[in-house]
Formats: sequence, structure tokens, C-alpha cells
Amino acid sequence: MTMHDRAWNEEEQRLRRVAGLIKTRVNEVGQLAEQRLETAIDTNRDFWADITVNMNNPDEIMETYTSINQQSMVMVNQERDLLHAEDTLKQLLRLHDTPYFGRIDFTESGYQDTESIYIGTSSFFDEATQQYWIYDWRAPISNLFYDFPPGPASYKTPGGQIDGTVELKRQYVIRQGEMKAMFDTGITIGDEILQTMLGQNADDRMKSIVATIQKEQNQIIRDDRHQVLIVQGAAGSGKTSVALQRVAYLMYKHRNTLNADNMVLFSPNDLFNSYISTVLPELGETNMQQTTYQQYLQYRLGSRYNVEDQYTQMEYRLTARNDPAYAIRQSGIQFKSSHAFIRIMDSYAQHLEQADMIFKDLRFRGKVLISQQQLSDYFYGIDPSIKLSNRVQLMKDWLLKELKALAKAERTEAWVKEAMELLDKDEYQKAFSTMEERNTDQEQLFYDAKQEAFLLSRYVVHQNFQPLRRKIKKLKFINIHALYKQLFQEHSRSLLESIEGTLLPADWEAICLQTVAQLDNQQLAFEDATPLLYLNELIEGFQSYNTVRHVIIDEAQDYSAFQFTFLKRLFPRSKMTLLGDMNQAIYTNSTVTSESNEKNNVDTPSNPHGYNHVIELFGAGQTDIIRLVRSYRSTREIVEFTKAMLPNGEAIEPFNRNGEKPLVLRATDINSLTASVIADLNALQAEGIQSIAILTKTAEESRVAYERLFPSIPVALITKNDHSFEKGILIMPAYLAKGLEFDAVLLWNASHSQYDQESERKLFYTACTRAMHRLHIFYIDELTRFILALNAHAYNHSETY
Ligand SMILES: Nc1ncnc2c1ncn2[C@@H]1O[C@H](COP(=O)(O)OP(=O)(O)OP(=O)(O)O)[C@@H](O)[C@H]1O
Repeated sequence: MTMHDRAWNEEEQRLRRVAGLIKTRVNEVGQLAEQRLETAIDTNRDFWADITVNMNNPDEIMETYTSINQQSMVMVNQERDLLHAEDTLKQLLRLHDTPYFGRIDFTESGYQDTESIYIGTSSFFDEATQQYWIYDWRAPISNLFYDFPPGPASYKTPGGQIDGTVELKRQYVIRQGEMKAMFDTGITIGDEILQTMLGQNADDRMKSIVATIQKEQNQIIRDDRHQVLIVQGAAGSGKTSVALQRVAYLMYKHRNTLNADNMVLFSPNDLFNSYISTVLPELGETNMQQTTYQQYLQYRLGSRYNVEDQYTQMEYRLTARNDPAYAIRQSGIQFKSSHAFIRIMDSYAQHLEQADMIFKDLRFRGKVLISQQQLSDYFYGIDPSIKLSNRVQLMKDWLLKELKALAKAERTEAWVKEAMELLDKDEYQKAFSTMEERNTDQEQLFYDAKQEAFLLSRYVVHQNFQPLRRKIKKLKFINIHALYKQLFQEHSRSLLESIEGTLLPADWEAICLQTVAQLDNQQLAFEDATPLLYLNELIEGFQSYNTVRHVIIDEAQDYSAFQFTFLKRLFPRSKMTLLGDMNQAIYTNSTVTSESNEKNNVDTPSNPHGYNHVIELFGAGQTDIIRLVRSYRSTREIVEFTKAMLPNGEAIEPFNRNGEKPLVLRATDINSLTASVIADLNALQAEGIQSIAILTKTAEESRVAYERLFPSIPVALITKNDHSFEKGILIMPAYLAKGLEFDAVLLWNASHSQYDQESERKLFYTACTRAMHRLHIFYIDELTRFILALNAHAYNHSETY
């Protein structure tokens, strides 16, 4: 028997023992869950039987109330206990399937004994043997597994650092309780297992990487020192995976203070949200709150505006190059996303403290009750040292009082009499009960006809003034729309130019005309949405989410300086993890764009990440940047091919996994391109490749591709409105595929006419980097220069499929 065989046998024996112990525990907890379920059902059924209801006098009412309360508490506690037992059961069943994936043997300095630490997705302690059979991957000691090769090692505990030696580091593949493979590993966590994992086919859901987290990724997962952690990582370097593992880690480490409700993940779109939704539950954790920036804009502005989304903006950028307004819009987007524009907003708000506030007339039945001028006079009559948002609150109180007086005066108006007569039975009844609630002296009610008329008129006016009151409470008397528009009007120019350090773009006048025209149409361009909301908050006071303690922003490179500033105010008590890749910054407003000429945001050797404004915003001492350069998603051939497209020769290292070279296919026209794509799809499917994406430049091009392909082969068209997808052949614009990955990616039309502008390079790069195993690029006549410039050995070229 070889050493390996002996070790294998020992490991199998241990595995069986652990599986047995877990099984016993599964049975115990299963029984407990059943008992708790029965008790909960009984309590539910007998709820009223255990309560004596007596309502004869205040004491009895109080007693009844207390008894109901107590009984409810009993139910709540029972349900909580039941849920806990059910969760534990699920966790144990998961452990029974795959108890652990790693082991380290560690000898603490100064001690003789070597302890074997087995690491799994959660810990398992057996009362009978008083032994930890499995340690949670997030426990301090588990850090040894991810951070150290065999040799000297240390880990931190709440009580201080523990030094010692890692004698052995071993990895396992265990499925359905069966040992499938076992490796002793050296420097990194086993290439073999990682190779196997990465070689697998793509899924329509992301997988957890807990068993193969790499050292550099582990640092990010466990970093708890910084207020803001920025991760600049190459395409496929595991940013999203790491972000999710980090959420699980933080929830474990701070389990008494942090839970899923205190964490928010901003992701690029709903499709992506669904793609990652199973990772945390797979680890036994509840999903954090997931949202998109667009969802928030929609929530805040959707009722007032037709808010453009980022994809529509993107489509415009990709398709409207011949529009005479194109250059102006581009310039407007850049300026409105910049630091300079935040400064403008802040100064504008200060200016409004002195002059130029715009209000809306408070109107009722066509007549002005309180005019804009009266509102303005009152506003500027308030002590000027009081800040804007507080003044607005004072104004609200004043208006509500005024409205009361106005309502009183309104009661004698003719319309009130008419309305009183028209009250139907239900309303009359309602008026009666409303008055009853207000009048304690019941005998006085409907004392005589005069009294009745008085009370009814009061009711009618009250009801009719209700919308006005609501408007005032929601501060709708401030004309935010006009205030934002005012910024772009001629008379504001001198104000803007007087703001220190502000240099308006050369085409500012044209930007202003365009913006005003759009606002007049009730269209809110994506680039105007955040500034308008920011202005709104400067005036009305910032709405913030104080219970959120950690915000994770994926695809952070696509957020503007303005958006970051806004998010900081939205989550004032939150730590932030920002994960991005400057090479995938595809939006004009992005932190780092090829077109951006803002000094702060250009990726230069002295500013190698393009996140300077984020650092300025949060403070250098509070911020840390970690780079990930190893790419795990794609084969070595695909990584070498795609990285050569990047102008700055990025230091991206492929993981050691080989595959076919990317294939570049020339077609003579769209018909031959379609035929080649169909032949290719058939061949890929015949090979057993299941997840295939056909990526186009625009949504319209996706539609065309779909129309051409679907009669011959089953394909699904994905649009920005889709929330989930399944395996199969999918067609979508490249920008929608952000963050996703597929076994094979086919680029629909990579002709020179399609991808030519420098600003399209990153989009093209993003599209190509979605491929795990195969990348096939189709074009008509002339190939895009992004590929032409590459070394011809990096890919195979073919005329037809
Ligand atoms: N340590 C790891 N072990 C196993 N698989 C990994 C590991 N790190 C990354 N991967 C895999 O690599 C692929 C890319 O990971 P992920 O999507 O998290 O990268 P990303 O940096 O967010 O990519 P992109 O920015 O291109 O969208 C995924 O399939 C992920 O499971």
C-alpha cells in the first residue's frame, strides 16, 4: 500500500465517521423541527382558547390586551425557534453532502501536538466527542488554509496572533458524501481542483468559490480595516465572486451587529441580480439586499419624469453618431458627471439661500391660494442663517397653518354647498363618523340643521383640501424642475462662471439649449437624473439609509464622480466595497472613460486606477485599493488575445488553462455571416457546449440577428427588460452581458464599420472577455482595427466556417 493509499483510506474512514455524526445530528434536529412545527400549529389553532376576552371595563380591556400580547409573543418565539431548527437542518444536510473541502495540519509554536483542521462551509461541533470536526471557512484559523503554503504561518484571533507551522495542506473533492479526489497542495490552493472547476461548463447561475479562494482574493474577502475598499480587477479575476464571499464573511464575523438587511449590493442590471442570487444561499446565508442604481432613480423620480436609463443613453451613443446634437450630448454627459458639476450644484444651493428660489403657486379650484411671490417673500423673510433644508421645513409648517385658515374661509363658498348636497349616503356616513371621532360631545352632534350644515361644510372642505395638504407635506410647493432648468438658462451663466475653479465647456450654450428642450418635454436624461436629485436633496434635506452598514458596488467603474458623491450621502453610515475594471468602463459618464479629459479620472501611470475622486471623497486614510491581475474565467488563449486589445498593455495574467485560439471568421455579406453563425452554433452544440451567447453591439442589431437566426435554430433574445435567463443560445447587446460569462461567445459583427471608434474599444473588450472556453468572431469584409492590430498568431483566421 502506497502512502497515498494509506492516507486515502484514513481520510475515507474519517469522512464516514463525520458523515455518521452529521447524520445523527440531522435526525435529532429533524425531530426537533417536527416537534416545533407541531407545537407552533397547536398554538396557532388554540390561540383564542388560551385567551379570556373581557371588555366590560378598562381594567378588563387592559387584561385582555395583555393576554393577547403575551400569546402573540409565544407564537413569535415558537416560529423563530422553528425557523432556527429548519435552518440548522438545511445546513446539516448541506454538510452531509460535502462536509469539507480542505485541511491543514498546524503545530502552534511551543507545542508538540499537531492539530488537523478540516474546513467546510460551516462548522460542526460534536457534543459527545467535544470536538470540532469541521471549521467554518470564515473562522480565524481557516485563514491559514487560504494564506499559507506548508511552512511557517500565523493567524489572528481576537486574543492576538498565533504563530506556528503548517505541516500539511490538503484539498478534497467530496460529492454526495463520497470522496472523489484528494490533493496535497503547495503554494497556492491546488491548481488541479481549480483547473477542474474552471474547465466546467458555464451555468445560468454563478457558483460559490469557497473551496478555491486564492490568497489575493482572500485578502479582499477579509479586509475589515478600511471604510472604503476599492478593487481594480481584470476581467474574470473574480471580483463579483469575491464580493459575494466577502458579504458572507462579514455577516459571519459581525453576526451580532450585521445582517442581510444591513447590506446592499448595487449591480449592473436585473439579469445580473438573478445570475448571482444563489451564491449566498448556497453558503447557507441570506441574500443581502440587491438593487440597481436605475431602480433607485426610478423610485425617486419615476412618478414625475420619464427617466432615461443608462442603456438608452448607451444606445444613443452607439447609434446616433450622425445626429447633429451628438457631440453636444456627449460633452454634456461628461460635464454633468464630473466633479466640477457637483461643485456647481453645491454653490448653486448656497446661492439659492440668498435669491432665485422658485416656488409653485398653491392653487385650489383654479384660483391661486398662495402665490409664488408670497412663498418667495416668506422664504426670504426667514432668518438667512438658517440652512436651506431647515428653512423649507419651517415653510412647510407655516403653509399648513395658512391652509387651515384658508380652509375656514372656503366653507362659505357656493361650491361647498353644492358639494354638500351631492354627498351620497356613504360619504354622508363617512362625514358623520369622521365628525363623531372629532366630537366627544355626542349629543351636540347634528344638534340642529345649522349645526349639521356647519359640520358638513367643514368636512367637505377638509376632504377637498386633502391633496393640497399632502402636496405641502411632500414639499411639492418647491419647483425643483424649474430650479434645475434655471441652471441652464442664460441668466445663470455669470453665476456659474463666478464659481471658483469652474471652467464651463466650450459648447456650454448648446448643452444648455439641449437640456432645457429635454426638460420641457418632461424627459429626464440619465445624465441629468442624479444632479437633479442631488439638487432636490440639497434643498429638501438628504434622504438617507442609516441602517445600511455596508454597500457593495459591482462594476464600479461605470459610476460617475457625481453618482459616488450621491451614494455617499445616501448611505452615510456605511462602509463601501467598490469592485471595478477600468478596461470595462463602457459608459460616457464612467469613472474612467477613454474620452474623459478630466484630469482626475484619466488612467495614467501616476493615477493607475482612475479612482482618485473616490479617494478624495472618502479620504486617503479611509481608502485602500487592491488590484487583481489574475484572470480565471477564460482560457489562456482568450486572455492573451483580449489583453492585447488594451492600449496600455495591462498586466493581466491568465490562469493556467489552455484551449483553442479565438477564431475570426470573414463573411462576404450578412447572409453568409448568418449562415456561418448557424453552422458554428450547430457545431458547438454538437460538441455539448450548452451556454452560448451571441453578442451584438446594439439592441437593434440583436433584434436583427434574432430575426435571422431563429427560423433555423432555437435562440432567445435578451433585452434590458429581462430579469433572468436560462442555458441555451442567447442573443443580447454586449453591454447587457456585463458581469456574465458563457462557455462560448460569438461576436455577431466585428467589422471595421461596427467597431471603429476608440470609445468602442472597451465595449468590444468587455464582449470578448465574457467567453470561458470559446471565442468566435464574425465580420463582413473588413475586420475591426482592435483585432487587426493584434499579432496574427493570437487567433485563427478563416474565410468561411
Ligand atoms: N478562486 C476561484 N476559484 C474558482 N473559480 C474562480 C475563482 N475566482 C474566480 N473564479 C471564476 O472565474 C470566473 C470569473 O469570476 P467573476 O465573474 O467573479 O469575475 P469578475 O472579475 O467579476 O469578472 P468581470 O469583471 O469580467 O465581469 C467565474 O466563473 C468564477 O467562478
